[in-house]
Amino acid sequence: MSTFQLEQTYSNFINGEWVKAASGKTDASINPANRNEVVGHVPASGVEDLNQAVAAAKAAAKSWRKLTGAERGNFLFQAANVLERRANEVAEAMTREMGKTFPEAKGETMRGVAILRYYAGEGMRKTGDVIPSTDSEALMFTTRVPLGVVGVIAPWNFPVAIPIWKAAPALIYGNTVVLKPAQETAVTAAKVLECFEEAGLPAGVLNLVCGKGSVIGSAMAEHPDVNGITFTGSNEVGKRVGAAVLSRGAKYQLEMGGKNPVIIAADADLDLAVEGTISGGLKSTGQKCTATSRVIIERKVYDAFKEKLLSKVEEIRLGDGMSGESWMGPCASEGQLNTVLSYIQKGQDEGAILLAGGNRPDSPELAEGFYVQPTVFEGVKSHMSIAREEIFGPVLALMPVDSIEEAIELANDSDYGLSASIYTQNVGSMLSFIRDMDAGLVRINAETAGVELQAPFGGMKMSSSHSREQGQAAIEFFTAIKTVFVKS
Ligand SMILES: NC(=O)C1=CN([C@@H]2O[C@H](COP(=O)(O)OP(=O)(O)OC[C@H]3O[C@@H](n4cnc5c(N)ncnc54)[C@H](OP(=O)(O)O)[C@@H]3O)[C@@H](O)[C@H]2O)C=CC1
Ligand SMILES: O=C(O)CCC(=O)C(=O)O
Repeated sequence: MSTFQLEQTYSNFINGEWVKAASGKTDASINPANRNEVVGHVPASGVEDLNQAVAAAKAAAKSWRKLTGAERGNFLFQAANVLERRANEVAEAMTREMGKTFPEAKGETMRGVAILRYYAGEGMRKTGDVIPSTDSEALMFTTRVPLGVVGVIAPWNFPVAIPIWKAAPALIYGNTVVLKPAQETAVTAAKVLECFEEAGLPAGVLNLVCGKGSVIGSAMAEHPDVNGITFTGSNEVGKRVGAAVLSRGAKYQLEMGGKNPVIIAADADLDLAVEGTISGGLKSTGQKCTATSRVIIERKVYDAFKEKLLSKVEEIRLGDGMSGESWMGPCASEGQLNTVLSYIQKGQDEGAILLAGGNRPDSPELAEGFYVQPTVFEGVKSHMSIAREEIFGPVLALMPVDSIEEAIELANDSDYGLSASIYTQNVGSMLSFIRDMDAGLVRINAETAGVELQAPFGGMKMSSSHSREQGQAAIEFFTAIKTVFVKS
């Protein structure tokens, strides 16, 4: 039974205290499945609030970095335990705030638990190497130090996993953190911070400031006491954040969009390929940077694949993510819905052929939500907007080819390079794909989405700033290497 309370007012978390925005202003967080439901009221903070959080994080950094990795890890283990206990409540907040189905939200929350445990363990792992010196009497080695204060700018599409996969490594390696969540999912962020508070994290080590990206996010990027910024979101904003951070000599990490292809080879298991295309392209209403959007099919199996795909798409049940009947929820916001509808229109205007969906559903019980039908186009050419730009919605573009070589060439004809997959039984095709596909994540007989927390994650080309998040790769961003030379 749900214990979630609607319309509560949430605060920022600064220096271990829940505090209102200095201006007293709040924004309403709306349920995208029903625009009339106010999930909660969240602070509409200003720069003054951010400055307080950064000052608290800077002060807390002095003692936090002096703890052993094991001591810092214990706090993360505790936070994981609390989050696990409160997983239903946190997942419900997520579903109500951004619309993904409750099972997906619960899965994401449990992924947050696993990420916390993974990085808690990292506190006990090595942080350097011994390197032979040319001086036989010297000891030379590397060690790592934290950056100081890290700013986390997070999106709304993974409102638990992304803030945690950025904050947990930052914390374990000795940094303190100011989190600016997407304003659309600030209630969920507040619930996650409650877990850290309950875990007894020292004051100032992790702070939350909710507010507009154009106010809090950009002030964070420019703040002289924020030593590193890790960002996930759109390319447009990411580039601006990166430029602002670079100009003051701090460190930045950007994870941005994708236009991820799946290749269906003539020898693919078509049922598996259809399942992977639907799951990769339409789960979370297509709102993943790793979502499948271009479906490149060898002509010999084009018709068979299309028929199977369309019959599965027809079975998809749209609805409120809190209902056990729903497979796909709404878009996360009205703005996102309008973006998706405008791309669907552009697809038609530019000459693509609509095979399924393309509209808002007409059933009256969905009228107050930001729903769009799962949509499939064919006749899509590589120059069309729906083949080039990130839509972030449930839209698939089918593109036939004559060979695997042509498929890989077409898959690479993109400004993005985040994830890509191929369905084939042929080892030669697999090896060509692994070698020639320009993407940070290449997957064989598996959907394009679905990141494992212990493996590096990040993209090529315009998809990222070329660093990697998660797994042990995270240490590269959240620390600086010191080379030590010791001689008695
Ligand atoms: N790679 C990914 O995972 C994601 C990609 N996107 C892409 O971006 C598109 C737009 O989504 P949107 O939510 O607007 O993405 P944004 O890039 O605007 O938002 C991502 C984060 O950046 C913040 N932000 C916004 N403006 C600034 C700024 N000027 N300086 C610093 N931070 C800022 C946002 O705050 P606020 O909450 O106030 O907007 C949010 O916390 C989507 O359609 C999708 O294509 C979006 C989300 C995730
Ligand atoms: O596919 C996933 O599990 C992660 C996707 C992601 O990082 C994103 O959409 O921002």
